[in-house]
Amino acid sequence: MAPPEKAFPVSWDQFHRDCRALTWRLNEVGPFQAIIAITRGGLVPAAIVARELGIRVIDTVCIASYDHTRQGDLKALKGVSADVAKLGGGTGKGLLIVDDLVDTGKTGRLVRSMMPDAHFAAVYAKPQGKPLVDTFITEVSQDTWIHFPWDTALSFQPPIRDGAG
Ligand SMILES: O=P(O)(O)OC[C@H]1O[C@H](OP(=O)(O)OP(=O)(O)O)[C@H](O)[C@@H]1O
Ligand code: HPA
Ligand SMILES: [Mg+2]
Repeated sequence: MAPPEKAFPVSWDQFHRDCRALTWRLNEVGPFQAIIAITRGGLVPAAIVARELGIRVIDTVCIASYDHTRQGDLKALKGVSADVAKLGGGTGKGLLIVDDLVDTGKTGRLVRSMMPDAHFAAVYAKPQGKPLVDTFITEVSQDTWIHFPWDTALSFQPPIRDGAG
């Protein structure tokens, strides 16, 4: 697959605002018994959403697929704990799954298959992944790469006219 052409850099401030906007929507849908963060990217929005919704039971589903921008095979490294699975009645009902973004939707599809009745929220969504999420805040085009603040640092950028993404 061709590498994404456009860059969508997100600052910490913007990310925090987008997570709060996501929480305003989720607050209309809940209540939720627990949050499940899809690691690692989902840990950051999960902490913010949990704080805003007052949720203290937080678990992880650990999945890896990308080596920087290259997508490899999905690896499910860890599922939810028995306690949290029980809270969701085995199907995820009343549980909130949080990730930073959905791109092709592969990760989302796998997690949804584990907890079909859970509510799945992502901060950002690309068109291919959008049908997988119940709630998201901002859509970007499929050929855009989102640069998260925990993956980036301030650096010089060449002018757009000279070919900057
Ligand atoms: O919709 P998809 O095409 O499956 O892509 C979305 C997933 O890819 C990224 O995670 P990644 O596997 O890079 O791991 P990380 O969260 O540890 O960075 C991102 O955090 C999502 O979980
Ligand atoms: O656009 C993206 N940005 C960061 N990580 C990702 N993992 C899949 N797509 C993306
Ligand atoms: Mg991830």
